[in-house]
Amino acid sequence: MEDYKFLFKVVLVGNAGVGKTCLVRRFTQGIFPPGQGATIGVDFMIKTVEIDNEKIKLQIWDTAGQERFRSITQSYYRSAHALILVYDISCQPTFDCLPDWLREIEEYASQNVLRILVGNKVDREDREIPAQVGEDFAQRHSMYYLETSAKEAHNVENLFLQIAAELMEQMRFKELPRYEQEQAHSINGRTTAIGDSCCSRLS
Ligand SMILES: Nc1nc2c(ncn2[C@@H]2O[C@H](COP(=O)(O)OP(=O)(O)OP(=O)(O)O)[C@@H](O)[C@H]2O)c(=O)[nH]1
Repeated sequence: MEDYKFLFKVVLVGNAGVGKTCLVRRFTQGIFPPGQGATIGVDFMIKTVEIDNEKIKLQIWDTAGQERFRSITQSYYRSAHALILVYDISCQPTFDCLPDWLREIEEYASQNVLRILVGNKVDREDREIPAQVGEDFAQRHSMYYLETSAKEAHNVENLFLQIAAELMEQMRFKELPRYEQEQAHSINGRTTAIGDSCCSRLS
């Protein structure tokens, strides 16, 4: 029997071609896949990670960015514990679409879903969106922010491990008796920040 303490569902969304599949493959298989087609509908992969000696199973859903799959992919938002919204730092239109993605998330995801904005392809020389612009956007919309490169394995492991750690902390917090929760609120600012949809940078 598989033993793990928590199972979390993480869903990746964002325009076609921003690198969602490559991020998932990099994390779950340690590879940067050579030329592969666009995702059709949704795909999913599993990886178990260990944090503070606890096994956490991540079920990672990779959705198709293409518009024609939108009704299928939307149905996966609801059960997500975390949503990773990806854009390509070298492609302005993928950044300009973020408000549309946020509207989708508002409409279909659970209200307290953990939301992370990811600017992918930082290895590219032809950056169009400065890191500060991405970070400001994330801050305005109460999201975490991280820049990655699936190609060069930059920050990819970090992204998923931080999500797992954050979700685990949320679960632990929920398990505490009420009076301890109140104490935690006053002692640990970070705990408060999660529930109150404050913004912060994953580092
Ligand atoms: N330079 C660079 N290219 C990347 C990176 N990540 C992905 N790519 C390239 O971007 C293209 C699209 O990658 P995918 O992972 O298929 O993109 P996707 O977001 O899953 O696309 P859909 O499945 O259509 O939604 C491929 O040619 C990848 O090789 C990266 O970090 N750096």
